[in-house]
Amino acid sequence: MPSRRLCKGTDMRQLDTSDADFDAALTRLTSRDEVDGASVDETVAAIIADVARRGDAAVLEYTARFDNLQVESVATLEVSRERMTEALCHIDVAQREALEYAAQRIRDFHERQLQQSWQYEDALGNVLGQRVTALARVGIYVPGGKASYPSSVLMNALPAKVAGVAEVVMVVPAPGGDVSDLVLAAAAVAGVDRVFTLGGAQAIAALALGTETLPAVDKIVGPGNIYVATAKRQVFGRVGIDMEAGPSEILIIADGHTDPDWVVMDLFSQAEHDENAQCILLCPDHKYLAAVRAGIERLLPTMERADIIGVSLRARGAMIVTRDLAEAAAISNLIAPEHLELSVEDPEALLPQIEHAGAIFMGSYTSEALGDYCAGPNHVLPTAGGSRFSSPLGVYDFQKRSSLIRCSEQGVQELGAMASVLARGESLTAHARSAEMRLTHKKPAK
Ligand SMILES: NC(=O)c1ccc[n+]([C@@H]2O[C@H](COP(=O)([O-])OP(=O)(O)OC[C@H]3O[C@@H](n4cnc5c(N)ncnc54)[C@H](O)[C@@H]3O)[C@@H](O)[C@H]2O)c1
Ligand SMILES: N[C@H](CO)Cc1c[nH]c[nH+]1
Ligand SMILES: [Zn+2]
Repeated sequence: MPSRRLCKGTDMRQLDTSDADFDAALTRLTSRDEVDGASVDETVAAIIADVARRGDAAVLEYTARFDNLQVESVATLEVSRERMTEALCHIDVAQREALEYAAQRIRDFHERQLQQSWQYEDALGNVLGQRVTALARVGIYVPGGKASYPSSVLMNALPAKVAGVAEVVMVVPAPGGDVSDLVLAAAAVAGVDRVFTLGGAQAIAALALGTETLPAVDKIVGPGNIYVATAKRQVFGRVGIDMEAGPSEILIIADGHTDPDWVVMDLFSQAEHDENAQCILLCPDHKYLAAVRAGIERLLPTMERADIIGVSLRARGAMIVTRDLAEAAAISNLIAPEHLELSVEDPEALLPQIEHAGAIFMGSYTSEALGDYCAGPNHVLPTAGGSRFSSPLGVYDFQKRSSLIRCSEQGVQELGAMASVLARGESLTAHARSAEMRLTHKKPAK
């Protein structure tokens, strides 16, 4: 467990790709053994098994233990529609306008992702196609342990609504019973159907399995800490999940032309989420890295969450001296970060060398924080190297596809004959005869 001593700029490790042991050092840096060791797996498995066995009673017990919230029934943790609408009146006008502004931009972006059903007729007169439908009921997880995330309400719920999901059930922890008006107001803006103030693995288990009070959902999406991410992984199969969206990560490739303080604050912006967040800066220019280090030293004491930032930078952060920008891109591809900032003068020139990243922020004006709130693309992104095979949360996560096949009487003659040959090759006689029975010139049954 990393100590909580305040980080000094000098504490953040520095690696150099020309060091003999660089590969081993990079492996150690990106290893997640300390973050999600066997003990987290076991803790989460026990919580899920307990919720399966005791339903609401187990949910109440874990909510009291982890969120310091003692109530008599899970029903009392449900937030009414009226309370959500009231929250809209309690927040500042500026906050309401910003929520609506962000919601509109997120909607505009995600509407472009909507997939439509399609079909075509082949030369034989058979109709083939794909029918796209929305998921019926989804659970969205909105984190709430160390910070509250109205922005995550919008990022989770709006794509679901754009897809046409009938029922969106949101869970959000309310430590000590506090749930922010901004979070509830965001739920109202996004049209969330039901909200329960529940968090952690117990909330994921309740959504996946259903309890006396919570309805079981078809898919669970959304970010969360290591307990939440592990729980989602463990319930996958019983329900769908989006991806692993765990502790935040930022990797910045800098060419040395961005104001170093801007880069410092971009690193801090993800470190302040979680002691387990990972922030890495790659740059070919030693002097620039020294300026960033001095900026960390100077600016860290001014930060409200200096404690969390310090632990994260010291335990999991790094500055890496590379030979050039091409080598920086290659290392970034090995790490496959959640957020990648190309803080360089010509980001378009570097882009073709980037293979994996949840979201790419192009040029020094584009701070990652803009993407967190209101640029439009989703901020729920794959972490822990998942951008090698996963994508940002999107409308496509809330849609599913069914294939359509309609054979005509004429069209079945060719398909049936071919299917018969293939089925007999597999020695699956019922398949073969099912196809042959529909042929005009039937083969003799065998
Ligand atoms: N990848 C993304 O898209 C994305 C987006 C936003 C936030 N995040 C990440 O989400 C996370 C939010 O974390 P958070 O902690 O603030 O909120 P959270 O809601 O994810 O976690 C709080 C819950 O964790 C559980 N918990 C805490 N300690 C526990 C323990 N010892 N044993 C069992 N359960 C325990 C509790 O049930 C609590 O309700 C951060 O890591 C942040 O970086 C990621
Ligand atoms: N950076 C987070 C995703 O890793 C999302 C977020 C929400 N609010 C602020 N940031
Ligand atoms: Zn963030």
